[in-house]
Amino acid sequence: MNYDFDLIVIGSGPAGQKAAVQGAKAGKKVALVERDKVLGGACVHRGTIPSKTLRENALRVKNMRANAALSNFKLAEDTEMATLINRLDQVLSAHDEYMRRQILRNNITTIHGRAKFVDPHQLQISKVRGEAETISAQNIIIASGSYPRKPDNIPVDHEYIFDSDSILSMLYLPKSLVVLGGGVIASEYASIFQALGVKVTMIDKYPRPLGFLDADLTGKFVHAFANMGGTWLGEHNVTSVEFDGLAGVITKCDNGVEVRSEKLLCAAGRLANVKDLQIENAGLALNERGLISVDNNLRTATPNIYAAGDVIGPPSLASASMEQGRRATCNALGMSLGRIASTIPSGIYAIPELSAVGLTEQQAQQEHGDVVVGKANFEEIARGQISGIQDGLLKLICDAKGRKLLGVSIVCEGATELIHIGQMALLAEADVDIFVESIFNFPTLAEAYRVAALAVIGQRSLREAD
Ligand SMILES: Cc1cc2nc3c(=O)[nH]c(=O)nc-3n(C[C@H](O)[C@H](O)[C@H](O)COP(=O)(O)OP(=O)(O)OC[C@H]3O[C@@H](n4cnc5c(N)ncnc54)[C@H](O)[C@@H]3O)c2cc1C
Ligand SMILES: NC(=O)c1ccc[n+]([C@@H]2O[C@H](COP(=O)([O-])OP(=O)(O)OC[C@H]3O[C@@H](n4cnc5c(N)ncnc54)[C@H](O)[C@@H]3O)[C@@H](O)[C@H]2O)c1
Repeated sequence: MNYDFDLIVIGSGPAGQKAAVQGAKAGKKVALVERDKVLGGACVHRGTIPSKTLRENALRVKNMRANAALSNFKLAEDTEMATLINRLDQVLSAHDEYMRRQILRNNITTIHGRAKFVDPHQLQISKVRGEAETISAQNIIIASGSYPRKPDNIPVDHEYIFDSDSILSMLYLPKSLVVLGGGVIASEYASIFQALGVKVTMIDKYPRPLGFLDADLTGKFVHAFANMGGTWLGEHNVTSVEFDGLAGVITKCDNGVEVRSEKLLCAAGRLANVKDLQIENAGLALNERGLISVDNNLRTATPNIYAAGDVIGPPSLASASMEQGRRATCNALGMSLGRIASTIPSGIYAIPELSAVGLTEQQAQQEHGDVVVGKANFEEIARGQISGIQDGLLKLICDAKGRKLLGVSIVCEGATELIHIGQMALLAEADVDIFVESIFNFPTLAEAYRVAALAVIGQRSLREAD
């Protein structure tokens, strides 16, 4: 068969972009199809980059308040959101420029239009003006991402009731905000808006936010959130949300609790972007979670079609999506790279940041029974004191002998960077002693690794003496 392309990639988010570049680097003829007029996907335009740009200013405001003379500092009542994401245009155009140059340099054909399957090798692309084009390829990678779930009882109107796609289009910083959800998006935005001085109430049906992380970490996060003035309502199931017809939103929970706020952010999960694709024409069906199923090689049930990124489900991270995209292409082209590394770190850019790699204490107990845990509070470390860090904790989780490192969990500003020290130790299968035998710069937050490792070794000596 003669195909138009060796590889077609659907979607230009982190997964699609890396998949296309990998194909081109292998000398293949590649097309990248994107329905938006800009490249980059949710990550660049509605997710990672915009939220982190707002976070940067929220952190500045919070740090200013750490100075006693400025502790009552408040942003003006009519602060425009645009001023709080003032650098976003610059960040986005720098990113866009970088992506376009990369795609041009690699001779990737970019087609702007909505893709749908005609059969396993052919896609029909509907373009902005309604014209359609059919293109074919030996292999196709679905990297169509995800979009915010809108529960039936939450009337998202993008004026009072927002989702993560629209929250940054609010014109002014509100006085109060309810954040529905206790997942990653909710925790990040709730703490960012609270740091900006908005009165935030975070509501989730689960007892604690970010339930996949170590309970000590989320405990510190909730404490820090409350210290900034935020309210966490765990074990509250939201039954209805409505605009009161004047200027606010009423959120009702099944236990009778009612919260009034100026605006609401619904962060109740994300769904795979598949409805336009007509995957049934390619012999595919969605699994019970509404996702596209893949095997360890990221191959779908149709042998020439692969999928990567949010469309295949957890971990639903930009970081993991990029690697999946690259691997999907390598596998499609017979350049097998083996299984994806199991040590995928998670980085939550809340205020403070939370990050983890390997097993949490609870998971390690389930898998290994007995474990040894070493902790370091950043408040007790010179750099932590200098930086005025509160609610900072690093945990090393080791096997019952107090030797083999099983996981690292950190809550602290900079946790998403610090975690990579632990990740490298895990990948190298190093003993916890590596943190004691190494000299760390002083004063640094990284020194917490040494303090926590000493705590592990202390317990090991006691166990050995028994
Ligand atoms: C608020 C928020 C903050 C986040 N922060 C982080 C973070 O800090 N770190 C992190 O690692 N992850 C973060 N994420 C998650 C991250 O954004 C996603 O995991 C990542 O974008 C997934 O990449 P993807 O390539 O699978 O899909 P996407 O980025 O969603 O891209 C998919 C692309 O496919 C296109 N597409 C869909 N259907 C079609 C079609 N039929 N035809 C043509 N094109 C189509 C879409 O237009 C889109 O451009 C965040 C997400 C959100 C919402
Ligand atoms: N830093 C990062 O890596 C980052 C940042 C943002 C998003 N993401 C990704 O985006 C994805 C989606 O995040 P999310 O936070 O929207 O989803 P989520 O599924 O993690 O959390 C949704 C939460 O909403 C709660 N909820 C839903 N309906 C409710 C109701 N009626 N009442 C009370 N609680 C209710 C659920 O209990 C759940 O805890 C995640 O998988 C994450 O990996 C990653």
